[in-house]
Amino acid sequence: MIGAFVGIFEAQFSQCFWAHEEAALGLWTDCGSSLQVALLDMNKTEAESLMQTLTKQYGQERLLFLHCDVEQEEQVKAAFQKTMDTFGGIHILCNNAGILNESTWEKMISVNLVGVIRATYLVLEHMNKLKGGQGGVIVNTASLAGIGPLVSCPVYTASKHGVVGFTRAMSAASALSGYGVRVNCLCPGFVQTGLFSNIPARLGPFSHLKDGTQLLVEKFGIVNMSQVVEAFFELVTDETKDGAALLVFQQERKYMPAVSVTD
Ligand SMILES: NC(=O)C1=CN([C@@H]2O[C@H](COP(=O)(O)OP(=O)(O)OC[C@H]3O[C@@H](n4cnc5c(N)ncnc54)[C@H](O)[C@@H]3O)[C@@H](O)[C@H]2O)C=CC1
Ligand SMILES: CC/C=C\C[C@H](O)/C=C/C=C\C=C\C=C\C(=O)[C@@H](O)C/C=C\CCC(=O)O
Repeated sequence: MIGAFVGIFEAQFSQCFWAHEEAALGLWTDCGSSLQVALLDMNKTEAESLMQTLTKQYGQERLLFLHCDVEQEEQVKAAFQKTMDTFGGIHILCNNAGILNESTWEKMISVNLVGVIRATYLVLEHMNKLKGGQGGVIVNTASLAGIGPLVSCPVYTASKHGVVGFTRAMSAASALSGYGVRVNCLCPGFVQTGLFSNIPARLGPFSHLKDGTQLLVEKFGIVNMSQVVEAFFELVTDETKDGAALLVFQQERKYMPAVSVTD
């Protein structure tokens, strides 16, 4: 899991990650008897305290913490290799690292979109059945802003639309090529995390549109982290889901079909 130390997916561990262990392990024949998780993130400060909590709870042998910046190809490559060497395989990748800052928009594209593409291509070297892998599933964290416009955040919107488009095309490319790797994406609404705090300061040239964003927050409400976690596991364990974009609202979750231009 990339981008795992704070925010939406930190909750996976304290709330319900291992509740889904059996279903996840049942998907592949070469898995051992327990779920093992590598957490990749660039945030060293948060790593230490999370590491202590999780290793106490689940045991050191099931967890690996690796410093990794998705903007750095060599770091991502090394982190996947270390995961392979430690656990013997990679079956699930969650591309969750993301930032929101309209002032540093090139960096936002680099982390939110290029980072997802980079990690996907690198992990396929290990998962791809044509290269000796066991197949697997990739879940990219996009956003509702990957489906509709978040007007105060045009570049964030572009990065997340990019993630949805990449997911759908990559899923089809993988299936047609026989890689044995499913690719899906999660599109949550607003979630109370660090990324969601202090929003006006992150809107850069569009801070004057903050009231519109606030209206959207009121319209959609806040999604609980555990709802995102449940949606993530649906995409992992439901083998019929490939190329899916799963919208997570406060009251429900639903799939958003891709628009076809050939009908
Ligand atoms: N909070 C929200 O309302 C929503 C967030 N999202 C998406 O969910 C994902 C997670 O966001 P949150 O948990 O809210 O944010 P967060 O800021 O709480 O957590 C983001 C995590 O990504 C890591 N990260 C950031 N840049 C990185 C890099 N270059 N390399 C490696 N790790 C990096 C951070 O260290 C942190 O652990 C993001 O992709 C975000 O766009 C999607 C919909 C709603
Ligand atoms: C402020 C950003 C915080 C978190 C980012 C996160 O990824 C959450 C995004 C959630 C919402 C996305 C909204 C999508 C909106 C639409 O689909 C629009 O079509 C809604 C229609 C009108 C919006 C008019 C307006 O923005 O004023």
